[in-house]
Amino acid sequence: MTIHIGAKPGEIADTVLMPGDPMRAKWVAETFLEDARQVNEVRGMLGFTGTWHGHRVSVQGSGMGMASLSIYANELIRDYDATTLIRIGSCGGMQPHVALRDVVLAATASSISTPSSTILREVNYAPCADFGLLRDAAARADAMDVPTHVGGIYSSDTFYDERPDLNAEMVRHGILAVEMEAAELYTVAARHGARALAVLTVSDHLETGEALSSADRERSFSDMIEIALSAAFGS
Ligand SMILES: O=P(O)(O)O[C@H]1O[C@H](CO)[C@@H](O)[C@H]1O
Ligand SMILES: O=c1cc[nH]c(=O)[nH]1
Repeated sequence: MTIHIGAKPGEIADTVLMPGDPMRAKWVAETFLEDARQVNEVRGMLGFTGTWHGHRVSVQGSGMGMASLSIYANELIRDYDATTLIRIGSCGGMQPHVALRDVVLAATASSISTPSSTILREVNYAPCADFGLLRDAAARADAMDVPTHVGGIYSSDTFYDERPDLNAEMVRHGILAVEMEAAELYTVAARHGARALAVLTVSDHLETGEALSSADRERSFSDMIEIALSAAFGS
């Protein structure tokens, strides 16, 4: 047990999917896993462990924002020996060719700062995905014929930001989408020798103002989860 995760030693798998929303963790466990069992409920940040096609896998909510995700990523890797962490999240599209429901595989995640900036100090560290996971996710998305984009995303500290100039610069520099966790996930994973990837679904678009209905979200999230699980186990 850790301060934020109540699972006993051995109750969390080497591979952990990390949605921001703990209720998405429950839905993933109920929908995709066999023999899923709840292993965490501390602070309502639900976590489950089960199997997918015979592979042991956990799903642990991360909460919203890098400060929250950092706590769970650190404890999963350092205290539970997790070796593969895959974020499964929603994101806001930033480019005209990135449409609602599309999947975004974050090769890199830019940010103004992450909780790790206190360690990295003056260095503009470039958080990046594990190449093997990224390659396998892209191949699986291709095989499933899911419209998918691979490239840079922006991990924001705020959902309601008041910096239209910053969004404009992200768009101008080719950033595909915005979310709030991946940069810290990649940084913590790199620090501890773990593999990480963010597989995201475009739930709304910053330029057009479009947003998915909740029914559409569920259907689109299914593709993202299938891609994440396949990449995790190289299948
Ligand atoms: O859908 P999730 O995984 O929560 O991800 C996105 O949604 C939340 C904001 O609504 C932030 O956590 C952002 O990163
Ligand atoms: O952080 C996020 C997540 C989804 N959509 C956004 O616009 N921002």
